[in-house]
Amino acid sequence: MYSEENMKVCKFGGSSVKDALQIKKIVNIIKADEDRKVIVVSAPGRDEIHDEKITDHLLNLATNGEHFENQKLFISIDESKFAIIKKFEKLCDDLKIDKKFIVDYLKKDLENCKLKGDERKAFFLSRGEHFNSKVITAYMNSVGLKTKLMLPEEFGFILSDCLTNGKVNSKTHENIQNAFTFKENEVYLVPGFYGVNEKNQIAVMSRGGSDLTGGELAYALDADIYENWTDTNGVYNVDPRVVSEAKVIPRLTFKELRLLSSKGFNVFHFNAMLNCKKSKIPINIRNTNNPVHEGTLILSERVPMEDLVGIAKLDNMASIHIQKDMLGEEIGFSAELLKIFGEFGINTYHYPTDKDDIAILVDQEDLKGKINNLRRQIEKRLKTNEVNVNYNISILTLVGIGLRQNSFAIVDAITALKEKNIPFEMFDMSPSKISFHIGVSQNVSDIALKTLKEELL
Ligand SMILES: Nc1ncnc2c1ncn2[C@@H]1O[C@H](COP(=O)(O)OP(=O)(O)O)[C@@H](O)[C@H]1O
Ligand SMILES: N[C@@H](CC(=O)OP(=O)(O)O)C(=O)O
Repeated sequence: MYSEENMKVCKFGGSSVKDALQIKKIVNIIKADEDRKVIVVSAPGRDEIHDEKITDHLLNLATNGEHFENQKLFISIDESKFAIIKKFEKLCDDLKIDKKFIVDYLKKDLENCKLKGDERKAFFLSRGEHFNSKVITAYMNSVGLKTKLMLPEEFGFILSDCLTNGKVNSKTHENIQNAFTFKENEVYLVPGFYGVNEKNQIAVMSRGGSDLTGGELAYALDADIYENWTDTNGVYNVDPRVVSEAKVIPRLTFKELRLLSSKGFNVFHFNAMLNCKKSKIPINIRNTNNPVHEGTLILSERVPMEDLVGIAKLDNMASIHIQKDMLGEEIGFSAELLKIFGEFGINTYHYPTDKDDIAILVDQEDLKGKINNLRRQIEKRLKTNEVNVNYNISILTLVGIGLRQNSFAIVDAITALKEKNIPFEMFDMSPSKISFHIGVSQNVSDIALKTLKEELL
């Protein structure tokens, strides 16, 4: 018998809800365990016909084609609109649910929207989750699974700061507790990724934000576990798209997953574990296409059997190298430098420093259209001798709580690269001592990753 004590929050990502076949699989998963009471769904992901996610087509529409143009993908706004409408029509047809009610509203939202700027962007971005949740709720009820749709704008999933990169407001937790009462024996279905601000305008979180919705629900409702269903058997020790011999990691700590996902393991949003970590709610990453696999379990602690558990790779990084005699002796130099990056809205990753030099690692996408002004500001305000930018760097991040006891894996990593004659651009150990970073040129990053995996994992 279901008891609220054992309640599970399940998030199904875009790959798990991309078409009717996948939606039927998730319904079987939900039916297989009556504790799966709160279900979060994403917008349809990439499928066999479309290489782009529905969310990207929506963003393309909202930005008048700029989104794909920037990626040198020539998909017009008409093509995006056609792809979105066709996707939802086909979902309804294949699942045998009333299409009129969903597709008419979708068309109305896309065609009659009078919003401008970020308001328009956030509204369009949210439509994939909004309409997919309606489709899935209708289908679940049609197959006898009593399901209640819980829309963020109705129960109050409040986001603050910015309409296109909202942060969860603490009022959200109280609103969730008030709305999700579990009085009726029904499953709650929630669209991920979006919410509303205090003025009731639609806002979205950062990309991949449905993971965040699941994390917030699990935390507010004190779930027994947060199951995150995707299209791989769990978290692999290296990106399985780069290294085919990658293996699933059975157990990880919250901290290990956070370090790995912020440095390239994009299987789980790096902020989605924060509240679960606080309340010690385990997260289980599992495969919708292979539900018998136990997946990866994320916990507060684990017994470290090995020094390293995973190696992440982050491409398209740039290093901004700044030289000035005695900068290391100038009080406030680094603070002012980081402030300048902040003013340009550029996130900074690592900053190896020395007496007369400092390098700042950034995502090179963030420098687009800004680098000349940024350089001018640094030179003017900090009176630097030289500012040089080195593009196309990859950061390899090696993570494992066992490194605290045995940091010699670092030596093995460097030796392995030396034996393959792979030079490195940067090296840095994190203060927590459970990760270190090696920067290499992007053209050797795949081979560097394979080498490190073979020698160390
Ligand atoms: N270390 C890793 N382990 C598992 N998957 C990874 C890893 N690194 C990158 N990925 C990629 O993450 C994908 C799952 O994330 P995503 O596409 O966002 O899923 P979803 O559609 O479920 O939200 C996998 O298909 C895989 O290609
Ligand atoms: N659909 C949103 C939110 C999300 O979490 O998607 P996914 O589960 O496919 O990563 C995005 O593409 O960013």
